Amino acid sequence: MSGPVALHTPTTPVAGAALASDPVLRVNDIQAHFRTQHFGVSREVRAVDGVTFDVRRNEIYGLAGESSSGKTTLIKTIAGAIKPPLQVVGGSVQFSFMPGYPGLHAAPAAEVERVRWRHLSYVMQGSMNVLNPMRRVISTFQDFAWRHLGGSRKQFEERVVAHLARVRLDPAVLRAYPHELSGGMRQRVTIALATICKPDFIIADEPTTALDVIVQKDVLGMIRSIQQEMGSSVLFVTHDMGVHAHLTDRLGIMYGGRLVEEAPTPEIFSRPLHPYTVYLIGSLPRIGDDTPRKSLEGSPPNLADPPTGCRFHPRCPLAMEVCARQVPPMVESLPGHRVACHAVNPGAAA
Ligand SMILES: Nc1ncnc2c1ncn2[C@@H]1O[C@H](COP(=O)(O)OP(=O)(O)OP(=O)(O)O)[C@@H](O)[C@H]1O
Repeated sequence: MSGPVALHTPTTPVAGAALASDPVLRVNDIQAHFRTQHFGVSREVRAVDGVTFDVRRNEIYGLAGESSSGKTTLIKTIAGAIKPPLQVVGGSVQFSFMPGYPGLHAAPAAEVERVRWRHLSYVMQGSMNVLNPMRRVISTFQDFAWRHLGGSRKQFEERVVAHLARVRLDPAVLRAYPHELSGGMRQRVTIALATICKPDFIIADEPTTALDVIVQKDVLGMIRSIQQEMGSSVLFVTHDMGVHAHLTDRLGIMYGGRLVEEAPTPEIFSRPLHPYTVYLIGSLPRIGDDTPRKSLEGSPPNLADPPTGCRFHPRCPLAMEVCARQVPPMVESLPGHRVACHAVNPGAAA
């Protein structure tokens, strides 16, 4: 969603009810690294390095940050989609509907099977790959959703058809093979698949990036209406700040594998505190303002050999001596507004 951003009104009064409600997801100091060996040389990319946050019932939590900041790795870790060379090396991921396990990656297959689709669904980048190329679309819906939704075959199909209409897909899609559909249609099918069981928690990684603006608007609207209808929670990743402004209730900003700021979305836009977020918001287009935007000096950190202390310090206009030495802790600088920055929270690391 390009162009000037327009803020939506959060679903929940973020300073009130949502803040008080129990988290559905609690991520605690999670660390997930890519460990590789090439010709006897070991390499460790610290893609996610100590991230802590909660997602509450009935909220859409957004994750933003530039490319390679670790967003996808973080949500793959949360979704339990861990494949070598990625390894969880510390921390935990707890869902309220799956008590007793420090994450999907550590849960038995039967438990993952129990929660998948019904309680937790995951729309990945390019997730059309979830569709089996050898089977018609209806078969995938039957495989994943019928046992959760029950009913006769006819009732089930009617429900699928009604749900597909919400993403503007014709019932004929059900008889098609994935290769017969356009990329945008396949992406809408996977979003319908992820939402048909009305799960408690939906994880979505750039689910609308490949779609044209009109369909993107429909799909975002559908995600929000299902979330509101069911009181479910959504963890939504995109680098597109316009989408965050339109959709999310709270927003976490990632930089170099860490969370650097978190606040209700309108507050991130109106009062960014971390110098990286200030840059991110300042670089957005605004109606009637055609002054050139400043680009950020320097390049994103190499996560195989990240800067010491605050990972943003080599590019930061406010950097001080302590920034290269100490990792700034995430501190609640304002109510409900956490920031990891020595300049914003002087003395917090002492
Ligand atoms: N299979 C892999 N092996 C080694 N390093 C990887 C692998 N996949 C990702 N990385 C590295 O992990 C870091 C985080 O990447 P990640 O894809 O999570 O970032 P991102 O914020 O989601 O970026 P984008 O918005 O471009 O998807 C990057 O430094 C990336 O190069």
